[in-house]
Amino acid sequence: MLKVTGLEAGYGVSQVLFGMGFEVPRGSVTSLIGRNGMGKTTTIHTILGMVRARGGDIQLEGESITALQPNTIARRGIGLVPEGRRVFPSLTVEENLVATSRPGGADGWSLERIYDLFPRLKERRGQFAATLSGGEQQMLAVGRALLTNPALLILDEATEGLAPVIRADIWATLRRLKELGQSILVVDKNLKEMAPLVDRHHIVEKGRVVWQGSPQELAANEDLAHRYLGV
Ligand SMILES: Nc1ncnc2c1ncn2[C@@H]1O[C@H](COP(=O)(O)OP(=O)(O)OP(=O)(O)O)[C@@H](O)[C@H]1O
Repeated sequence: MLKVTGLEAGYGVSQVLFGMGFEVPRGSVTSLIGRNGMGKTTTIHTILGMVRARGGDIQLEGESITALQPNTIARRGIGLVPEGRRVFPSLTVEENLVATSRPGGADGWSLERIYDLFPRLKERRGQFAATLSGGEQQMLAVGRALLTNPALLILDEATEGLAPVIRADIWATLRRLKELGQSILVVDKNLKEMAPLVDRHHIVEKGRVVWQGSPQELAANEDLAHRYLGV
């Protein structure tokens, strides 16, 4: 589905990614984990074309997307749930959902299916997004990304700053999406909550992957978590 190889990128003179590489197999949930500032968000922004790759390659479904513009990459089928729930505050819930929507196939996401997944959004469909709680805004951000009918859904710190019960809701939603066959790349810090969902973790350190393995392998290796994750 997604294959990132030897990615180099940065900002001005400061290089952040040094040979970043990993794969997201179709229908799987893949994670990037690691301490702050190691390059996870930069990786996502480079995949989306918002940061230019200076070297390496990004392939989506076997085709290179490395040199494409962000809007073209989004149309090719990558949906992002960004850090900090950036919904449009002065649009209603429904306006937020349809603003960037793209039709899917016969079994694609429609407004009605999003409302089935998140009944709370249906109840609040006419309400301005600014008046939603943090958790509801996050659900809106997930719904909006799904309505672009992405082949790959990327979540960057989607549960950050949310109450535990809301976080549990988000993880439950992601489990449902996985059951439906959605390919997912997730950046998050909650290893315990990720364990039942993630197929393969990737530890990012100084702009590259230094370890990859299953949640069970990670849990069995305390030294690894201590060294690279500071837990
Ligand atoms: N727009 C930018 N301009 C300059 N430097 C940046 C920019 N964005 C990020 N950086 C720097 O790039 C490095 C990697 O940041 P990045 O956000 O990719 O890390 P991260 O692993 O996602 O961590 P976090 O969880 O803190 O977001 C950091 O040193 C950061 O200061």
